Amino acid sequence: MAANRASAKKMDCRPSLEHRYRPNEAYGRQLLGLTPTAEPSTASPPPAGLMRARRSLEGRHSISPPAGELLRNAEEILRENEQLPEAAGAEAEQRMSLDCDEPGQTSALPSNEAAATTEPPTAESSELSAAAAAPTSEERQQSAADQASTLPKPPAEQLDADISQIIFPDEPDLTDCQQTIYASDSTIIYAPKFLSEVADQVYERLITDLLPQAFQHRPSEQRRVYWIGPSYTYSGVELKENLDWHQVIEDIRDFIYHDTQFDVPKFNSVLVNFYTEPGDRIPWHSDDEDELGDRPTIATVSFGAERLFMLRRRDGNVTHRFPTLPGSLILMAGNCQKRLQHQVPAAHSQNGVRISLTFRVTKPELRRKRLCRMTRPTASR
Ligand SMILES: O=C(O)CCC(=O)C(=O)O
Ligand SMILES: [Fe+2]
Repeated sequence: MAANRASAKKMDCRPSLEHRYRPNEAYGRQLLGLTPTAEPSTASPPPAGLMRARRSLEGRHSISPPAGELLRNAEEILRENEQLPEAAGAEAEQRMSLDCDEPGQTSALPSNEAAATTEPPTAESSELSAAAAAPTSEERQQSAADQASTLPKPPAEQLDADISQIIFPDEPDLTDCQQTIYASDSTIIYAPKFLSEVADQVYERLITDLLPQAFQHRPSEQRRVYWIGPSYTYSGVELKENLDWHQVIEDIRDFIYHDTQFDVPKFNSVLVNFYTEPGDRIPWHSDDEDELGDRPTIATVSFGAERLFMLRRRDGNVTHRFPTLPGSLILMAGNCQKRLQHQVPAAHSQNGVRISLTFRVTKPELRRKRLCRMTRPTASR
């Protein structure tokens, strides 16, 4: 709803419909009409509490008055709870459901409660269990290709329309959206239904277009990845520059930037992860590569099979388990990467492939010389 858009600048920058809905030329399909068929949005206005989320993200850049206000609010709440954090950020966490007025409310986990309540594997145990079941690279490539070709497809008449155009909603679905402020300077936003409306279509497109081009870069990397952005290095894996944005991924990037109230940067990179087997996973780590800068904002949008995204403090205590529902968004901002680690553990089973789009801003000029990096401990992932 335009009236609720906080930033006039963002409104001006909204891309035209022609840009947002243009078809993927790779398919060589002609789109005859570019008029979106969706009715004007009847969604309820974004909850008032959402502005808190926006302010908190503004705090990344400078202590602007709204950000300062948010930080003060957080500190007041914490003081009330007699839990003002130590510098290391001990018990300093406050969670707010954005469409629920009760601060500190913990949301019920939507569906894979059983998985969520079982004891998470430790980094070591998940390494071990995954290593035991780990297929070879070739087996994985073959099995992923098999899987891609056997995925259920929508009926033929739907396929044409679905593949050539994905009509994004005017606004994200912020039902059950939660904001967590951790240690007064770190923000996590979880929007379980963020892009659920188009999740199935996006899934089909990414499986068809990108899964065959995604690679497992080394045996210990228990997932396949596809990179878009300037050249990037993580845990010794070097990803070559690829500035050829996939249309749908670019549209999602722009949707997050233009059509949400979250004050995120315009991401220039995305690491696309494909979890094709239940044993696929990413172990505990922080996204703290030099190229990401000091306080990176990372936005993860998930599609396909549901998994668990977990966050823990560096002392090992798990603080969150977010089910990665199709179309859900997890935003980490502020000092999250300094204070917390995250992982997606192996699962017992999964239905289809899980895809995560992890948007970031990368600046290759920030990469330090390899010699220096050797002295820094990094989690293997
Ligand atoms: O797949 C996910 O949700 C997490 C991926 C991740 O942490 C990463 O790519 O750094
Ligand atoms: Fe990560």
